[in-house]
Amino acid sequence: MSYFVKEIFYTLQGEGAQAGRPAVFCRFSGCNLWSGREVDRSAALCRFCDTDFRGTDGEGGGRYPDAEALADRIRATWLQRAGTAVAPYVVCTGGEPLLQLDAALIAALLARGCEVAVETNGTCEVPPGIDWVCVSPKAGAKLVVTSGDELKLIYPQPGVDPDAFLSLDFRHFFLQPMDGPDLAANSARAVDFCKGHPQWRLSLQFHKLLGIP
Ligand SMILES: C[S@@+](CC[C@H](N)C(=O)[O-])C[C@H]1O[C@@H](n2cnc3c(N)ncnc32)[C@H](O)[C@@H]1O
Ligand SMILES: Nc1nc2[nH]cc(C(=O)O)c2c(=O)[nH]1
Ligand code: SF4
Ligand SMILES: [Mg+2]
Repeated sequence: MSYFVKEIFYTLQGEGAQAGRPAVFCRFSGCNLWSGREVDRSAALCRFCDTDFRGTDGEGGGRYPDAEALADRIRATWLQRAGTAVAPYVVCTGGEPLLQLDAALIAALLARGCEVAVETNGTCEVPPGIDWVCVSPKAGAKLVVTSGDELKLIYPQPGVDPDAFLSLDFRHFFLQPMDGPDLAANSARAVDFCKGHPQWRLSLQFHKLLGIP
């Protein structure tokens, strides 16, 4: 199977429990909750997306003919800057990565010594073998992934009570303020919610604060 990738880049994980960790991000093209076109945003299931995941025109983007080719490029991106001191940490994101991330690609990454993480909206089954699963539920989209390493809820979302997720099987529960015109107010509300519901921790998108990818 071939893979459509928007971009591959090396940066620090900016969010959640792994924030600060050097990582290669593989951003897959396409999502099941929004076309990625601005004209479709107001009618989409997910309307607050901060990401351009359309097409394959980013750095390292393209159509990769098979898992070996994509895993080679990801590993090379790591080696170029990180060297061999630490195993490559690979964050698969998108768009929705679980529309494309399959057993063949996971196996190819693991065979190259990579640790594999995924950022998913939780609407697609997670294939076995992934080392770190971050689920970010979206209001109005059926959640099928009910276990994982971290649940990172974008806050606030109309009609969503964070505490309804606390019975699910995750190690960490994060509230991440919704970026956009109301970021300041959303951040204040997220702080306030965590203070009153201490099962939750705040996740800031610190790559945005730093101006890095
Ligand atoms: C662009 S998404 C790609 C992965 C997957 N489709 C998902 O939604 O989890 C990566 C992360 O950014 C978060 N995110 C997207 N738009 C955001 C926004 N406006 N403010 C804060 N976080 C946002 C998502 O919830 C997700 O945790
Ligand atoms: N630095 C950085 N950290 C991130 N964590 C999740 C991201 C994503 O878009 O999935 C992201 C991203 O785009 N950049
Ligand atoms: S599910 Fe993820 S990639 Fe898709 S539109 Fe929402 S935030 Fe963006
Ligand atoms: Mg992002």
